[in-house]
Amino acid sequence: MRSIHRAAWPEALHDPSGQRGMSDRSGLEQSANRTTGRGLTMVIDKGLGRHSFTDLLETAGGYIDCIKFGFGTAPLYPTDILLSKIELAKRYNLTIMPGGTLLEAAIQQKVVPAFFNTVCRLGFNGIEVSDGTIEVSRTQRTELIREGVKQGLRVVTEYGKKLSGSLIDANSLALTVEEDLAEGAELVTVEARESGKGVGLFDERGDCSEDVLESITRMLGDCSRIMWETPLKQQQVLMLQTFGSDVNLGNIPPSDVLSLETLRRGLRSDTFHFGETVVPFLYMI
Ligand SMILES: C=C(OP(=O)(O)O)C(=O)O
Ligand SMILES: O=S([O-])[O-]
Repeated sequence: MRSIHRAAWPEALHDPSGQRGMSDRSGLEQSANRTTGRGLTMVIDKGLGRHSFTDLLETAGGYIDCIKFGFGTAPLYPTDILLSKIELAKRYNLTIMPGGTLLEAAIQQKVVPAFFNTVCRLGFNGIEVSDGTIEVSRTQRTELIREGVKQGLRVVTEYGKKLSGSLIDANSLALTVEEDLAEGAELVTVEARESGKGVGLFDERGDCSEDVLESITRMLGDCSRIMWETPLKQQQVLMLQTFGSDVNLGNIPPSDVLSLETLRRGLRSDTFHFGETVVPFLYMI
């Protein structure tokens, strides 16, 4: 799985410190961090202020690959704050993108060219192409992916509807993944919304339909360019148990980045058997 992650987002994962973002840590501290790429972590930011965002990146930026300004939150910020958040994320070598719903609103309102223009002018380096709320034809989806690539943006697509109770069809997911990646998308996200409940793979309690997951993995074979939206801990644990520590996980709440990282490393009871060494900790100071 790993090599494809590197191919997908090289700068993020080629940092020899093993951390994914900018780091001002000392060499010793850096050695506490990974030396090889792991699964990507995408955070959903629903409106953090400048200070909280700075705090997040200072504290956990090394364990984040991508931040999505969820849904249509991006236009609601004072412009200077939006610009400074985007800029800061890029200083940490992260992918920073508006929510897919914002692009869906632009499609609905027939302002897609202006949307791309603004995304680029604001300095975003990624977009999410989704059809969670509206219908988007295959032709239009392809055009949006191609336009994003043409504009130099990283394109993440999303599969799945936001409607409560909507299920994932393994066949159509596999087909969508194949086509999206062929058109230039770097990853395909599997919808679970911000709640992780009653949508896609997950029931009203956030539990996963393991039959559906199994049929998806059988159908897809290689899941290395899938990003599973897993806002809840039980979902993160399941995906880590199923695919290993290098699984790509998205819609992670900002407050959970470090705790997810402990799961990836086997430094929490649920995945203790992953068994990463604690030795670096012994040399922190
Ligand atoms: C939070 C989500 O919505 P959006 O992409 O619109 O941010 C999502 O689709 O997971
Ligand atoms: O609107 S959401 O929660 O994807």
